[in-house]
Amino acid sequence: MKLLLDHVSKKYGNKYALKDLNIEFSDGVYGILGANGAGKTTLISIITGILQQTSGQVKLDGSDIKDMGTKYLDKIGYLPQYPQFYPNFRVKEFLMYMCSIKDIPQKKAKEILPEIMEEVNLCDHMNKKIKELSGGMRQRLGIAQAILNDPKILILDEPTAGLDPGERIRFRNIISNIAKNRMVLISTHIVSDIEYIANQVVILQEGKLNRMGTVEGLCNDIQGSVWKVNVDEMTAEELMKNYLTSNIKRVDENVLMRIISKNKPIKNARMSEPQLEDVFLTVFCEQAGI
Ligand SMILES: Nc1ncnc2c1ncn2[C@@H]1O[C@H](COP(=O)(O)OP(=O)(O)OP(=O)(O)O)[C@@H](O)[C@H]1O
Repeated sequence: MKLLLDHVSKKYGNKYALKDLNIEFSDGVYGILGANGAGKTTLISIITGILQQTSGQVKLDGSDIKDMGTKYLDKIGYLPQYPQFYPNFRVKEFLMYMCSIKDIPQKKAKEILPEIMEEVNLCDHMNKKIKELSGGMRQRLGIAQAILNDPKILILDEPTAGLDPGERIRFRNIISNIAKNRMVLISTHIVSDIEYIANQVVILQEGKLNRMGTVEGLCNDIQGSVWKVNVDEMTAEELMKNYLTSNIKRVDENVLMRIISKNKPIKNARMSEPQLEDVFLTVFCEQAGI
């Protein structure tokens, strides 16, 4: 299955939210990474058909999704950035209700629910009211409703917002499990959410495609630009003024810094293996002309 963005642009008034995007998605997990306002939600809204692009086409296996109607919608599952639930519904009632909205017959719904509950680790909470669920459980319920129709394309918009570290890890494991034979698009500005599960990372910057590739490939591209230094407080302050610093840790009198720079920032700096977060910061670096 191939989902193609063919010269897709979206304008709000005179301002481009997306500009001439050309991206091809196939099966696997894609992390769509971008700072606030980079265009992630706009892109996802266009892919889900909620929003119409100003120009360009979105094609699934060669057909414009506009012409596919419900045939296209039947293939997608979607968890919006701010999912709305009925707080007084019980988990099971809510999912049965969502099945009926998605035209899944009751008999089939009763068959698939236990399996889906197991996939998202909510078996013990089937009879809880939604208002009694934690934030993480709610997000897992959101994933459950998105996969009821066994979608071939699963789209998750900032799915880990507000989750604690334990829930984030649980979420990542669930996504890895349900990603088999599917295309999964996850938008986020939290690098660690996708670093270990994304087969491909798409970095958006001010509505444009900045970079796309595997985590390994993207990191390789900035090989030689990430430095570790161990300095005193005064030198650290000086370095911070002149270089993009991705991490700082104070140990006793020393300051351990991780610096992104094409040039060696200081004599005793040691080159370090780039991580995805460094790539993401490099994008800002380039934007700011550092
Ligand atoms: N309805 C709208 N009307 C006008 N401008 C909009 C509208 N929706 C989004 N924008 C603008 O389009 C750009 C992209 O917004 P979008 O919400 O897609 O970004 P995002 O990457 O999802 O951001 P965030 O991480 O903050 O959710 C921003 O400059 C935003 O201000």
